Amino acid sequence: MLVCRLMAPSKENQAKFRKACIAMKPYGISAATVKSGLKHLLKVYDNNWMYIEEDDYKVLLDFIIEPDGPKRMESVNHEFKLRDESEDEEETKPLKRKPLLRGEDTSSCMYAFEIRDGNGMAFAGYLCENGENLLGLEYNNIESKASKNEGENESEDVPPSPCSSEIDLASSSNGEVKLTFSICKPPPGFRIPSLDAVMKCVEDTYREKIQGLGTEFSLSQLLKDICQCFMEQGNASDHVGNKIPSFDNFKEPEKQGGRLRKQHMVGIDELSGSSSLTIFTNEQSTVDLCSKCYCVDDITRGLEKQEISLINEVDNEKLPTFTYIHTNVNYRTAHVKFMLPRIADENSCPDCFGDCLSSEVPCACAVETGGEFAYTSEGLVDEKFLKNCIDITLKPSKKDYFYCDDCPLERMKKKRTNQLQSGSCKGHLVFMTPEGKGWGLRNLEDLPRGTFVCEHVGEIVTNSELFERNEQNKNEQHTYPVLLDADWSSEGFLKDEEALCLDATSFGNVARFINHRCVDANMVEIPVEVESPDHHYYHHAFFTTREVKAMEELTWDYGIDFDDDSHPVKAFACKCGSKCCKAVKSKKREVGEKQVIARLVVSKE
Ligand SMILES: C[S@@+](CC[C@H](N)C(=O)[O-])C[C@H]1O[C@@H](n2cnc3c(N)ncnc32)[C@H](O)[C@@H]1O
Repeated sequence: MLVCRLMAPSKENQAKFRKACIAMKPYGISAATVKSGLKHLLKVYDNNWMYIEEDDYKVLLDFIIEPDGPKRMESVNHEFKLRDESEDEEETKPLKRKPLLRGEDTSSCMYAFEIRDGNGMAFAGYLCENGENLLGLEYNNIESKASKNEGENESEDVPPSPCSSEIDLASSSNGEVKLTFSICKPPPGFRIPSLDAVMKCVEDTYREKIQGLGTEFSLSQLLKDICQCFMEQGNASDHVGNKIPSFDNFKEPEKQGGRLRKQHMVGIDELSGSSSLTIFTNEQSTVDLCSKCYCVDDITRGLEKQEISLINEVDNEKLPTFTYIHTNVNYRTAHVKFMLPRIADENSCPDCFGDCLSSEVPCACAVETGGEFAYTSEGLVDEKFLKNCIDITLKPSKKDYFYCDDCPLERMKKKRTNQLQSGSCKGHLVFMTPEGKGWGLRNLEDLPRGTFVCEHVGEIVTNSELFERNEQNKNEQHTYPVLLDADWSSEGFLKDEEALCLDATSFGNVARFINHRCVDANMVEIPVEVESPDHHYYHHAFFTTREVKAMEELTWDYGIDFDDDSHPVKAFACKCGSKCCKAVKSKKREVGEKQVIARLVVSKE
């Protein structure tokens, strides 16, 4: 869109011009036409507005609607010759055109212009080619409110102006998709701020509010990514299943028989560092495509680069009420940050850069693992390491491996995240399991053994806080918190106020939908140390234990002892369907302290 800035007329003339436009608006006369007519008449009357303003601008109206008015105005229209074409047509067509109404399509507008006075923008408009192929200048007085206050009686019949000024915020890489900002009713004295200042203000606000939102967070990049993803998703020929609603479903809910409901924002006071996040309820963004199928287009509501759809073809259950978050948040007293300064002290390698695999000197992580790396140059978990992790899940008494932020597993995770972001990975689908396990998660493409799938994100709570929660929500279904404090037993006795757990019941990411499978699950959780080298806090990351086919349900072994009746979270009746199902075999098994909260609580007693 070409933006032309015109020379600023005097304030007095601007006000008179505005009044004339308002007077002509009920006749459907555009600002451009008014301007052209005024130019001619001001010449004729030697800049004396009095004759023009008399009798409600009768002279002006007569001049404009006279049969040869347009032709005469052509001669004074030189300042608005922004287009070459259509001028012949302009001469022959009547000037009475329907004024542009709010919400009317302005996509055919050829040019936008702004006229500014010394104090900022006074009015703005579009030079349009509407459906009738007429060239016109639509008047949008952004100071109309102020004018009214000054006692200018705008006619009741005057149609509302469309939003006056549009500012481009971001666009996809080739400019096909744009995010624009419309300024519709600025209060008197409003000045358009610089976009950079606005972006910085939002970034600072959110960095303060959302813990873990590092300095690399860029709102401008986020907006660009939204455009890019919109573009890519719109072009994707292989949308998941034909039941996932298309953009049209959301655009025209009435026609599609669907219903699109308002989202609401809820403050989260209890979460340290967060003040307002979107809460999903059953009332949100749901579209019933048919009575048997319930779908949500994107449960992340844009928080992840990749949309994650949800579909229920089984029963009437709707998306559970929870807040989608993409990075862990700390609840009340669960301190994680205090460990950060210790990263460089211990057996971690925060200074890692480049390719650790080809480095002659092994990094600290490699030293800890005996010079071995946990990943391959293809970005998969090393076979031996993976086997070790699977063994640890089945025999939890074995030692765990930990890796720091910049090292193998974390880097692999980043690689996978990048793939997801670039659209080269298809992501996930939440679906209702037919076996009665509640919601489950499917992968949408084939994954080789050892691939990072996703992180398990939730609220970091202390064991005491979790205990309180469990007491209060005894009937809560479909939850399963995990213990993050991997090394708690090594210190003899770790207080409940210090032991950290991850609870994704109310705040979580897509991993909260992953169901349990005894022994032969297709994923294994691997602790990825990021913030704390003392092993009391790590990130819970999921990796495939074998090749996983597209649309297979993703599962991991929660490490439950189905015979442990003292567990504060009552074990569910397992429907994993595995031949090795522990619940079915009802065999006493040694349960890994590292994952079962109950044992921590029980051991305390
Ligand atoms: C982390 S959630 C998994 C997502 C859950 N299905 C949902 O609908 O939100 C864990 C809960 O899912 C259910 N679940 C997971 N695996 C199961 C299984 N193998 N058999 C029966 N229920 C299962 C249990 O209710 C459990 O408490």
